Amino acid sequence: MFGLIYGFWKYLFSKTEYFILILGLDHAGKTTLLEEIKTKYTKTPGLPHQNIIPTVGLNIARIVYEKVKLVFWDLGGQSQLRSIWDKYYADVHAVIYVIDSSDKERFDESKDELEAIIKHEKLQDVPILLFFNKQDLKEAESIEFLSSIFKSITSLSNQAASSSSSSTTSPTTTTAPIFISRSIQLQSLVALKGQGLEEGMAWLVDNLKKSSRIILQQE
Ligand SMILES: Nc1nc2c(ncn2[C@@H]2O[C@H](COP(=O)(O)OP(=O)(O)OP(=O)(O)O)[C@@H](O)[C@H]2O)c(=O)[nH]1
Ligand SMILES: [Mg+2]
Repeated sequence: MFGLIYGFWKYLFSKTEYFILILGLDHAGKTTLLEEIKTKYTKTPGLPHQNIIPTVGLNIARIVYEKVKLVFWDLGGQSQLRSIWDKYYADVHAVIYVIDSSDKERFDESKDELEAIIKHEKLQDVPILLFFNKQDLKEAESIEFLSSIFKSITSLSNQAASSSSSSTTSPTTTTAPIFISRSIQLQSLVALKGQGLEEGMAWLVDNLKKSSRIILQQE
């Protein structure tokens, strides 16, 4: 009980810190993105790209962006590691989902994972930033094409938003979908060079400030 009250007091009176989970299939470029974030927004450069290996545990980056404290958590995307993703869902304010724009054979797999994220009850109010990465590759699909491919998933939020509006009046009896209206942004990215990163960050922070999600940290 004391922990809860202390957590709430800390939330109210300390400078807010936002937690952002970076997800996506293996080889999408999540860790490359994380290291680029460190290079671009901290005084300590991230790892050289050639030294980055597939993630098994958790990589963390802390930055201050326009006076807002951000903590990024980068998890492994290999299929056997995805079962731990949801352990973090209750503790994050936003999700960055990274897609390899050149990996055509796995667009469906990536869409399935994104759909599970969008529908997850613990993530129903968090902004989601979709980074279509590796736009420097000649095999990469265009943003227009990728937007149409992923539209069936990203439009889920809007569909659910209309049916969930009735649930606000009788929340205990609703059979409406568990996912509700949220902000989703589609952004092209070249994580290797940081191209598109600034645009994504600006959108993310703007939406984090608008977000009403409160996460109480017990100590
Ligand atoms: N051409 C190109 N390659 C990239 C880009 N971003 C990442 N890569 C490459 O993609 C490969 C995978 O990158 P990682 O950052 O390790 O991918 P990951 O999503 O963290 O993978 P897991 O940790 O296994 O989940 C590496 O060879 C990167 O150099 C990019 O913008 N362009
Ligand atoms: Mg990784």
